[in-house]
Formats: sequence, C-alpha cells, structure tokens
Amino acid sequence: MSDLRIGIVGVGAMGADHAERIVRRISGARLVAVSDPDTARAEELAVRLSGGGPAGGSAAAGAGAAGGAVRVIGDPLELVGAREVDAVILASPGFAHAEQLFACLEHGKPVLCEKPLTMDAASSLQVVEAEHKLGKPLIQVGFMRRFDPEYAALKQLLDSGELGRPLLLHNVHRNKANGPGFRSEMIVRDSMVHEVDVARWLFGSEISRITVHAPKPTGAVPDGVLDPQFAVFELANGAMADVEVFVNFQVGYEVRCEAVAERGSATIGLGSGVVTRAAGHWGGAVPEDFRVRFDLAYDIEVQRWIDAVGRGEIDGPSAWDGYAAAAVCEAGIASLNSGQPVAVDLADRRTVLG
Ligand SMILES: NC(=O)c1ccc[n+]([C@@H]2O[C@H](COP(=O)([O-])OP(=O)(O)OC[C@H]3O[C@@H](n4cnc5c(N)ncnc54)[C@H](O)[C@@H]3O)[C@@H](O)[C@H]2O)c1
Ligand SMILES: O[C@H]1[C@H](O)[C@@H](O)[C@H](O)[C@@H](O)[C@H]1O
Repeated sequence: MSDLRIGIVGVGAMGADHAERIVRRISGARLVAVSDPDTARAEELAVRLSGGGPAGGSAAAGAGAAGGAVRVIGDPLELVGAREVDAVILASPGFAHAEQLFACLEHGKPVLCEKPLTMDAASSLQVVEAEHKLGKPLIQVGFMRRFDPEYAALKQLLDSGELGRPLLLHNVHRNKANGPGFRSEMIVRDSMVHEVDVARWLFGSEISRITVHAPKPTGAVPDGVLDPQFAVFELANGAMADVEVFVNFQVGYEVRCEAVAERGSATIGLGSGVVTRAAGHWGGAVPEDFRVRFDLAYDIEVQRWIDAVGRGEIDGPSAWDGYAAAAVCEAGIASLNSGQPVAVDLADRRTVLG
C-alpha cells in the first residue's frame, strides 16, 4: 500500500515535532505539506525536511528523509482541501481548531487534532455532531498520555481488577515555565485537560463535578495569574481525582500519578531512569519539557493513528473524548472564577451518538 500523505497545520513546537517524527520515525506515511501563518517558519521546516532543496515560495524540492518534497501552503484551509493531502495533523493553537476541524470533515479527511479539541463545550459538541452525521470516525484527539507505556500499563493493571475497584487518583503536572501571556484559564484548558482525559480514561467514567482551587500564586508569574492550581474531580462512578497543575515550576517537566484501589495502589512517572553518582551527588535527570517526557508516547500515538487511518478507523481518543474534556474544563474555569464546585454539563452520549 502506498504511503499516507500527511499535511501539518501549525508548525510551532508540537507541529515541528510531529513533522520530524513523520519524516524520521513513522512508517507508512510521508509529509507532503505544511501550513503556518509564520511562513518563514514553515519554509524553513519544509526545506529542512525536504532535504534542503529551495523552498521557492511554495514547494521545497529535493528528496530528503521524507522521500519527497514538502509543499508550503499559505492558507491552512487550502492545505486541508489539497488533493495531495490524505490526512491532516492539526497542531495550530486551540482557538483555530474548530474551523480547521470542520474543514477536515467537509473534505472527508482523517485528522489527528492536538488538544484541546476546541475552546469550549458548545463548539466541541458541534464537531462531534458533524462527525457523527458523516457516519464514520475521522477525528482523533492528541491525548498522548494514553499511549505512554507507563500510563498504558497502569490502565491495564486497573482494568485487570487485581487491585480491586479504583477509588482515588492523585496527579502531579508541572512544567518548567510558560511564556508571557499565559492566563489562569489556560492552565485548565491547555494543561489540566490532560488529567481530565486521564481520569475519565483510567477510571472509565465521566467527571460529573469539578472544583478548582488556587493557592497564593508563585512569585514567578505576573499579577493576576493563578499558578499553581489544585483541582478535585468527582466522577460519576463515585471515584475522585485530584491534580496539582503548576506550569511555572522552574525546575523542569514532571508528570506522575498514583491510583489507589481497594487492595493496593500503583504509581507511575517517578522518572527513575538512569541514576548517576558523581562528585558528591547522586540523581537522575529532570526532563526539560513534554517533548522529552512523552517522546515515545507521541511516536506510538502517531504510528497507531497512521495505521488506523489506513484501515479507515481511528485508534485513540475520539471527538467525544475531546468534547467531554472540553465540558469538564469549561466547568473548571467557572469553578476557578467562582471558587465553588461546578457541575459538568455534559450532553447525553446516547442521544448525541445514537
Ligand atoms: N499533546 C501535547 O502534549 C501537546 C504539547 C504541546 C502543545 N500541544 C498542543 O499543540 C497545539 C500547538 O501548540 P504548540 O505548543 O506547538 O504552540 P506553538 O505556539 O509553539 O505553535 C503554534 C503554531 O501555530 C501557528 N498558528 C497560529 N495561528 C494559526 C492558525 N490559525 N492556523 C495554523 N497555524 C497557526 C503559529 O504561527 C505557530 O507556529 C496546541 O493545540 C497545543 O495545546 C499539545
Ligand atoms: O500544551 C502543553 C502540553 O499539553 C503539555 O503536555 C502540558 O504539560 C503543558 O502544560 C501544556 O501547556
């Protein structure tokens, strides 16, 4: 079977990372087009991944590791509709996802959409409904932790029933730093959204209520930004989860969680890789960011998505998962603003999906 031809929309940190992985590590796919309003960035990437041929304003000629040229297409919607693009990766900022997702659905193109699905529950639900009308799943959401071997092992352990019924999930999610312009609600929508998905997935239940607390902020953020945040999720099956999200921790990237069940607990993300002893000190390395910690998870996520698209399927978090997470985050932002627990307003799945 011929390679799936991939177009990437948005080639900042995540889009460029996915581009590299398609070209260098993923089989059965080939990068054919990129689009970014920062055209210089798109041109540089296209030239680099096409093997250094001239960009010429539209196409980087010359065969490289990708085995072909990568075309720069100015308008993201034109990339989605381009005949040479079989499937799309959306790595644009969240505010651009809704319009670009609708374009993918209109053109019948499978799409791996980075989280968040969209910026709010209403538009996410519209996406779910539009996909459902087509009668085939085209959207997979980039909740990559589901593909991380440690998270996957934890899921398998909990599902095996060996530890009994899961009761609690404790999560820690720390980033080294976030750029200026990072606002309090983005900590919920862009960062905590991962724990929202993890809790729903690991415990197999929707989240029905969320409370987001904010202690006195770190001195590392501008006035008015609430960082860190501490949230409690109440799940429909009676379990609970808590999460600390701290996106200006200064030290490095740290993601871990402990599940507590009736007959035992299990912890992942301790980062106990290589431990060194040198010059009066011992220890390991703290990853700089998500691209280091979840490198393998992204590889597995994208490879499985490519393989599934070849079969006309998706193999990972669905548009519904993206919508459910958006609904929880919307309630979380309301809770952050009010200081009160907020019930999650989630449409009935059977009514929406039949
Ligand atoms: N799964 C993860 O762990 C993970 C990690 C990082 C980012 N993300 C997600 O990936 C997406 C991109 O994040 P990032 O960190 O790469 O951001 P970034 O700011 O580094 O890159 C975003 C890129 O999109 C471009 N862009 C801006 N508006 C656009 C538009 N309308 N259409 C197309 N491109 C546009 C920008 O010029 C920039 O190059 C976001 O949805 C983010 O939440 C996911
Ligand atoms: O967009 C990023 C990404 O989703 C990372 O996985 C998360 O750790 C960051 O907090 C977030 O800003």
